[in-house]
Amino acid sequence: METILSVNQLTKKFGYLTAVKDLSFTIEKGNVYGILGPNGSGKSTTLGIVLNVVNRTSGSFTWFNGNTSTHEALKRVGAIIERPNFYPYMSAIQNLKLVCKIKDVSEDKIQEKLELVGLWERRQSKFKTYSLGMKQRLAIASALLNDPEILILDEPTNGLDPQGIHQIREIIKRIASQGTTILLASHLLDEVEKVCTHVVILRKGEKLYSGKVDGMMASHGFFELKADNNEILKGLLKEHNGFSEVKEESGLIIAFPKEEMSAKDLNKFLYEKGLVLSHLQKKKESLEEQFLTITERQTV
Ligand SMILES: Nc1ncnc2c1ncn2[C@@H]1O[C@H](COP(=O)(O)OP(=O)(O)OP(=O)(O)O)[C@@H](O)[C@H]1O
Repeated sequence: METILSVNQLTKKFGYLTAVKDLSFTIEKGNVYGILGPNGSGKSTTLGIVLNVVNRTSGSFTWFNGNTSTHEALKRVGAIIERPNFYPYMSAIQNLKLVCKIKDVSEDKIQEKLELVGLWERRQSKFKTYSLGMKQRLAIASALLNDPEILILDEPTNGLDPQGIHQIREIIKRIASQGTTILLASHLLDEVEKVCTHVVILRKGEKLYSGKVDGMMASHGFFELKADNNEILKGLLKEHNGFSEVKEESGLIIAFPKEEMSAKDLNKFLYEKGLVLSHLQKKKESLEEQFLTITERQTV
């Protein structure tokens, strides 16, 4: 595995507010990573730090195994962290030619990149006549002109209509299929599920989960239980030691197993302890429920 970016115990404070707290994760070549979290969870701040536009408070990050300076490394990174901004009265082609001059890269790639984002036909149109989706696609083409090893996008589909959202997601998948590593920030679970292979979930600047999107879906589910005496039931579930969390919700006991556990084995354990259940159901959570559970569970 080739490491593209390594973030180690990164912290960013804005006065009394800790926007990013002790955050660590690694980006490996060829994967599509999502930084997922609600608004204000520290996604943009994290991207800003690794792109050298926000100063960190503590911790560190290294690009490409630390073999190059951040300044040199960032030449191999394509990033869109702001709303697309080009010269309004210039065409897509003229704007991209200018970007090539600024970045000191050859103009040979312009056609390929405009075709990739589906704008070649509209290459002579002025930027100001583009829809927001087209502007975003032009920004992607522009960020790809120097064939970066990683493309970083902050909320790439924000403000777009459903068709625009679909187009951007398809383009991201196409870019990834050509071997470019992707890191995108999103508050949309659905987006991460559709586009990413890996995810880092943030809440209030802290990492709640990181790993494969598939791994997040393959949780061990949870049990809903009820007995005549729920206090004894809760005590026995704690004694069992196989649960990461036990809570009560409207008269039902909810228990999250740490590892795979069958309803039969749990029932047997409780029965042998002298407790007869009046209700037992094992449930699998959807990715969405898990995201909400993960983000909510940390508030208590
Ligand atoms: N320059 C700044 N000065 C003070 N506070 C800031 C600054 N930039 C960000 N913050 C705060 O840091 C926290 C994290 O913000 P950040 O923009 O990184 O979150 P986010 O997950 O990207 O959310 P959003 O999608 O809403 O931008 C927020 O509470 C935000 O108000």
